[in-house]
Amino acid sequence: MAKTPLLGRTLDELKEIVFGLGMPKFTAGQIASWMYGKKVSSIDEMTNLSLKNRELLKASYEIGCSAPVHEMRSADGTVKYLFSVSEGNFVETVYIPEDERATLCVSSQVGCKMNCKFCMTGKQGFAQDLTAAQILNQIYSVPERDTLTNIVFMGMGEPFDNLDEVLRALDVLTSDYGYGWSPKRITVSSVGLRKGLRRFLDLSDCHLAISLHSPFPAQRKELMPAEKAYPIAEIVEELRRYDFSKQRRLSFEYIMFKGVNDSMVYAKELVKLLRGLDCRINLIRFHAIPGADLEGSEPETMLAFRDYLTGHGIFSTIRASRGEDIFAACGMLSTAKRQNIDSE
Ligand SMILES: C[S@@+](CC[C@H](N)C(=O)[O-])C[C@H]1O[C@@H](n2cnc3c(N)ncnc32)[C@H](O)[C@@H]1O
Ligand code: SF4
Repeated sequence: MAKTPLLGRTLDELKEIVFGLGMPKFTAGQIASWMYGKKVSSIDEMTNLSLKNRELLKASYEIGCSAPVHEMRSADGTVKYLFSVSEGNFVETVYIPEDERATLCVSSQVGCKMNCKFCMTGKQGFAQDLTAAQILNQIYSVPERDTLTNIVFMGMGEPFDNLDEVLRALDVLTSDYGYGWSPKRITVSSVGLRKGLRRFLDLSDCHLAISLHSPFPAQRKELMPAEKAYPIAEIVEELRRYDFSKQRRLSFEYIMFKGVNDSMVYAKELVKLLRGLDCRINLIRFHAIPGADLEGSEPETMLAFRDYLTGHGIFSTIRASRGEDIFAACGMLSTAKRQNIDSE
């Protein structure tokens, strides 16, 4: 019989588990400390639990960690890992070293329902939500886990479409009983889903990145069908209710497509849309994907766009493009793996 993973359980959930097994409640804290602090990979290693309790726990539970099944290293140091989450389903996790930072980009779903025109994960369609255990395993099981400085939920999937599991993973990541990470080192990226946005902002202190890509509703709808359900103007209105001037940072992601959204008309409209909001804009280079009639903007166009935005009060940066030589666009590697399996 398949065992239930302990990874991804909050302290309260661990207390319920040990209580159900007739163990004292403090055992939950010991398990959390072994798992999240010492990062053991088996229940046998939890040596301050009695042998009897370890056996009892092992009968139904396991840590639930599993190593990546594949990895690809870029010449620039970026490493893309592929984790198997169920029969024929894989997710990508990307390690990005950069000066003093070491960022891990994690996935929240296999595939995605949002169907953005420019995204390879969107093209896969939706296969499954990841559990908190599968989200945390991406951190637990990469060789660089102890050197990480930042975590971004910018891999496969829409985090607000799987918010219960994402919030559970964030609780473990940011609590003292868990990994004890500062929420300032974690960013969750979303297209903006109505229910999820407010819930995330109320229940988590982590940074938020909203994928914007066009300030014009008709064009945003064409690029990102999620605009139909929750227009960017309403998202921005909702965001105005929160304070982003202190610990928590709000940023907008803006992929620059040549001749599509990269003229000054767009920069001006962005300034209008975001006026008065404490935020920054990250301009992203488009990673070409097969079958999309879109091209990335020229570097000079991106620089001029950035300078206009920054000059008009919205601090903007151009995100360095990493790992171009290893199927950089998120979803490319897992799609290739799936196609490989299909042709076997
Ligand atoms: C893959 S998504 C995952 C998080 C969330 N679903 C979202 O869209 O914000 C992370 C970021 O990658 C961007 N992205 C998707 N496909 C891309 C591509 N082909 N080139 C560059 N950025 C891309 C998205 O727009 C988003 O800003
Ligand atoms: S960009 Fe984000 S929301 Fe859009 S399809 Fe890709 S993963 Fe989903």
